[in-house]
Amino acid sequence: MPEIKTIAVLGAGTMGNGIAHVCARSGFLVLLCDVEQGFLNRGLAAIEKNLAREVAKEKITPQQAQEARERIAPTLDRDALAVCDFAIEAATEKFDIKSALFGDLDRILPPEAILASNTSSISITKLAAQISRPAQVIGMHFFNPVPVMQLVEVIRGMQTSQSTFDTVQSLAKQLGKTPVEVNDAAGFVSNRVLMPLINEAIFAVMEGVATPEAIDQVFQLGMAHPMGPLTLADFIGLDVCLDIMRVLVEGTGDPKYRPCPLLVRMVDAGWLGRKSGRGFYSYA
Ligand SMILES: CC(=O)CC(=O)SCCNC(=O)CCNC(=O)[C@H](O)C(C)(C)COP(=O)(O)OP(=O)(O)OC[C@H]1O[C@@H](n2cnc3c(N)ncnc32)[C@H](O)[C@@H]1OP(=O)(O)O
Ligand SMILES: NC(=O)C1=CN([C@@H]2O[C@H](COP(=O)(O)OP(=O)(O)OC[C@H]3O[C@@H](n4cnc5c(N)ncnc54)[C@H](OP(=O)(O)O)[C@@H]3O)[C@@H](O)[C@H]2O)C=CC1
Repeated sequence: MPEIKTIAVLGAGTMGNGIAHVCARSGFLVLLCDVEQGFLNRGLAAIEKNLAREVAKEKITPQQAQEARERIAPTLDRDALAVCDFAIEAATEKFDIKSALFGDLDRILPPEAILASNTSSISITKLAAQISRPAQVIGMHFFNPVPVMQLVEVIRGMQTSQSTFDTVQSLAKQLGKTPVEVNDAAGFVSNRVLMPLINEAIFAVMEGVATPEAIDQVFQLGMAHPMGPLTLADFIGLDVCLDIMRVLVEGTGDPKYRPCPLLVRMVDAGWLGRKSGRGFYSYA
């Protein structure tokens, strides 16, 4: 099993910054790579805020927060990732973006490095088929917010080797997470079940069954969900929810996964939820 010291995290967005935070907090050096300085700055600010939150809650000491902060190096230069032993891709949920990124990572990282994707739904087998090291490609699916949620869905592609799987299981545990093995089907387990729930809640809004607030209250009071489905959709990102529904309907060929037209319209309008300041709710 190759020793992992330095981890490349691709994408400093909602998930990438949380993955970088957890890796650095667990003692790994992290190169956090994005395509725009603005996104890197926003990701670093989120890490700062979340480390401070953990210090305030006495989950970590100020010294540990400082050490974690110092382990994270932001970069726009993908070639700088040549020093990394492992990569976790957390870029936009579009196959073409991920596939191009995996091609770059395959070219740049050392031959023995594992390339993991934090994809919510996209086929690991398809991503792996594009590059020269398919046995070292795997799904390592974290949950939002990454510093808090315990689960990592570990998804084998057809070509993923046992050694790669064992390394990722071990790394997930070193990060303080619980890995659960699921198979490479559209949406895996989590989003195969969760996203249709969120999509149906959006249909209920569109058809006037109830207001977003009422629908969320039903799930919080009736099912003890910490967030109702529409608040959760805003938290995930409506663009991500739509991308996942599209992967489900294309991957399964089953029209039951068609995205709700209201979701499409909101994403077209740029109403992406928390990250854009407006979704089903407004965020100052
Ligand atoms: C789309 C995909 O592919 C996969 C997915 O991620 S699906 C989405 C999965 N995630 C969920 O379902 C989240 C559901 N929501 C929740 O669990 C909770 O609302 C929440 C944890 C986000 C916030 O919890 P809360 O009780 O409302 O707020 P709060 O008490 O302030 O926070 C609880 C804890 O989370 C932390 N927290 C809250 N929001 C956070 C954030 N955005 N980032 C990091 N930490 C956060 C707090 O520090 C606190 O930590 P401790 O438990 O260690 O004290
Ligand atoms: N949001 C969630 O709750 C969860 C999402 N995921 C998955 O994680 C991944 C990221 O999602 P999320 O963090 O929400 O998305 P965000 O849109 O918040 O962040 C994606 C980031 O990746 C950047 N990016 C795009 N292309 C590249 C590239 N080629 N190289 C480096 N960075 C790039 C984006 O920049 P730009 O905007 O300029 O393109 C953006 O900063 C997706 O696969 C998603 O399905 C998994 C679990 C939960």
